[in-house]
Amino acid sequence: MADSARAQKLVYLVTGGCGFLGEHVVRMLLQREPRLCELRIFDLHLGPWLDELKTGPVRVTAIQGDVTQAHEVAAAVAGAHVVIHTAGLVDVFGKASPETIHEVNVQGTQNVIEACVQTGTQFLVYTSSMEVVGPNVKGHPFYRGNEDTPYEAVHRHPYPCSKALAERLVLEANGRKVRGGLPLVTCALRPTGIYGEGHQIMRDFYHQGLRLGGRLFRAIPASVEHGRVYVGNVAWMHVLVAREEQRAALMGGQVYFCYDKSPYKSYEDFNMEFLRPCGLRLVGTRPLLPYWLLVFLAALNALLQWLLRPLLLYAPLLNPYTLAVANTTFTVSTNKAQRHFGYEPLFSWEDSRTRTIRWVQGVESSSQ
Ligand SMILES: NC(=O)C1=CN([C@@H]2O[C@H](COP(=O)(O)OP(=O)(O)OC[C@H]3O[C@@H](n4cnc5c(N)ncnc54)[C@H](O)[C@@H]3O)[C@@H](O)[C@H]2O)C=CC1
Ligand SMILES: CC(C)[C@@H](O)CC[C@@H](C)[C@H]1CC[C@H]2[C@@H]3[C@H](O)CC4=CC(=O)CC[C@]4(C)[C@H]3CC[C@]12C
Repeated sequence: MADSARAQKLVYLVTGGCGFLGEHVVRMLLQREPRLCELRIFDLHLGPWLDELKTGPVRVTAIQGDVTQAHEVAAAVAGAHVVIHTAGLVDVFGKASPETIHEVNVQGTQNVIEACVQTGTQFLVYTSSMEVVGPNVKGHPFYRGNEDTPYEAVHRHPYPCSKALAERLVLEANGRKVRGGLPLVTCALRPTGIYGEGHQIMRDFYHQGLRLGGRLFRAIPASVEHGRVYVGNVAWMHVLVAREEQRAALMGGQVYFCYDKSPYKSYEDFNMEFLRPCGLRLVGTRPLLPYWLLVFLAALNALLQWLLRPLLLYAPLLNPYTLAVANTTFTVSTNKAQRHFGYEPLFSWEDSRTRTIRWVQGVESSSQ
């Protein structure tokens, strides 16, 4: 970033800034980015909590907009020094059509890239996903892999396909000349399963357990490890990488897994780190149902979703895709973000766990 920009106060834009991750990125920028003079928050759905942010020294501009609308994106990007693009349809439950997922995640990302080029924004950070890599359609495990681990990243589901295509667009855009002649610097961050305050799926598990008399029933073997990372550490990595993107030669066009000290556990056992202190228990030391029966139930859920779609949206947690993903080991072990831009987790595992437990405990009182 030119010296003049570093001396100046900077304008950041966060797309999807009212989402689960986006809100944490917004709050982290306000707390830990001293060069910020304006923070633009672009989202299809603006949250009421934004109003509380407008009393500080940084100018906070809430922009209600749609990333699929190129002109809305260009207007929001114009004048920004850094764009952090988290907006997306995170749907593996069949709520949105494949076309809509593609339109938001791929075309929306293309619109962000073109807006950077047309308006002269030089730094773009894209929130990608572990799903760009795997688990793949063959169910191959990815055991404590890193950004360079060979893996057959073949997908059929609309969500991972859209994230992989969007990531490729972002990385290929690195080095394009933006308005004013400077090169666009892009990079992509790949979180594993994010958890923490505001995680809707964790809330769903909690409510499911309350409905079942304080019990959840094991469906996945404890031996299947699934990578998880605390939302505050993911947000911190976004802030850091944006701060250091002027190291274009090293970081431009790079991908980084998001990681911290969260333990390697099965998806369900990991969730119980937070749900057990909230009074739930996981029944069974091994899956209570045989895998073939889970496959049948998942397929039945998919059939019911299709049959009921004209009447209502039926989107349970268990479907053929979520079952396959949950049943496939996918964990990362890397320090590339530390080597390239000095990332160290801001929140310890203990702190991440405590914060998440407190949030889950608040979920019950807030829903009463
Ligand atoms: N939740 C997770 O475990 C992981 C999420 N990610 C990625 O992180 C990013 C954020 O994910 P979450 O915070 O979990 O999702 P989220 O659904 O909570 O947040 C996404 C935000 O994008 C906004 N949005 C959706 N469509 C839009 C559109 N057309 N125009 C403008 N805004 C739009 C939504 O209103 C929402 O505020 C996504 O790109 C996702 O692919 C990556 C890895 C794991
Ligand atoms: C019903 C049981 C089989 C239960 O264990 C299903 C859990 C299932 C809902 C989750 C298991 C793995 C999760 C995904 C994983 O964390 C990777 C992801 C990355 C993203 O970019 C978005 C979210 C997700 C697809 C995540 C979604 C929920 C799971 C499939």
